[in-house]
Amino acid sequence: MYRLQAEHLYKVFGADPEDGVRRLEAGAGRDELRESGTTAAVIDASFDVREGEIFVVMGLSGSGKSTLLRTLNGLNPPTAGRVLFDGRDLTALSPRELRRVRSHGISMVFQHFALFPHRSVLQNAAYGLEVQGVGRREREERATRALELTGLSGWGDSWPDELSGGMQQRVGLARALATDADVLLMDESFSALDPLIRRDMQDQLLELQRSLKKTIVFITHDLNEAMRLGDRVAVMRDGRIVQIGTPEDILLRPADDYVSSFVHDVDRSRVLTAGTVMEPPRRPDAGDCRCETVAPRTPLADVLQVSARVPHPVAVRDQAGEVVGVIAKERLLAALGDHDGPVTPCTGDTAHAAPPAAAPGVPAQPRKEAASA
Ligand SMILES: Nc1ncnc2c1ncn2[C@@H]1O[C@H](COP(=O)(O)OP(=O)(O)OP(=O)(O)O)[C@@H](O)[C@H]1O
Repeated sequence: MYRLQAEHLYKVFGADPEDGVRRLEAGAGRDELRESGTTAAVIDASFDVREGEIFVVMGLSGSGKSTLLRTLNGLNPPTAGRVLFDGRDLTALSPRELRRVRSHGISMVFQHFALFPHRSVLQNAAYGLEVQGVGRREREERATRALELTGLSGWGDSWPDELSGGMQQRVGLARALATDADVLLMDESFSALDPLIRRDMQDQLLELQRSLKKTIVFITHDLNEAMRLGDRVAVMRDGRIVQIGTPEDILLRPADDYVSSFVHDVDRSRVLTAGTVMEPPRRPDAGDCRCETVAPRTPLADVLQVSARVPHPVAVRDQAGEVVGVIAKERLLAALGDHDGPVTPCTGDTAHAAPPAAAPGVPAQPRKEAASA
């Protein structure tokens, strides 16, 4: 089921936005419009956001991400096209109905925390409920629960400036969670945080997502963040969406050179999973030994660790415990090194090298018999 649907959205700024859309439809480019003082922020964007998914919009600065996000809750009405929220056309709602959608249905979490400095953390977390007209007692209870969910139990009476940047961002998230809106729009929400805290927030968001099953549209300019968080990722360039796909799709099948140039810097071992690179088990007893196995969704970085510890291809088990595939070491290396052709034959010395010695500081292991997988 789709929570949000964008249909041929355009957002053009300038003296005559409708004329800008007509020119774009007739084939004019963004630069051409700019020459006449018109900015085409979003051009013909169409996509669906499914219930319970994290849909990431990724693109460089100026590519139109924030403008696109703001059309999704009616903050920025599109110049052309439609946005459907649970099948209802947002562009056809009255301002009052739209305000209701924004306060009850779709919550927004900004990059710069947007906290009120003279309100306590609890009052900040309860702000969305105050706007909804929820009574004090109920809003404090709900805000307290939301603060617990974001790891801020006990901080309710503090002031925002007593909190670190990461904690302030959690208050922003708690505010969105407290409203019970089950669609969250997050605009570069973690970009102002330093890398370790940012990673921590990403983990927390993934965990919250697993338990609360919110539908999230997340904006970022960082492809690694997009790949880490997104069930699907839309890549934007100059106002247009140039590709929508799972992180693995984007990494393995980039739509064009532009997307390719982005994925170059992505850590493949964290995006590719066992399920993508495994081969059918060749032996019926694959996985019968007691060696460690992995799941289809295990990232290759973790498969690599297991592969280093087991003396045979790593077995991949599904949720029912069935072995659904195996990954040999060579295959793992080929996937991580972005190589899917045959290995060039070689007759040099290293082709017949003796088995490697134990790494310094690691006692040599007695060689185990190759087991089943
Ligand atoms: N209110 C506005 N009036 C005129 N131009 C605007 C307005 N809002 C955005 N733009 C322009 O639209 C384009 C897209 O901006 P937008 O902020 O959506 O990009 P972005 O990808 O979110 O960038 P960033 O990551 O830097 O925020 C830019 O050229 C911007 O200058």
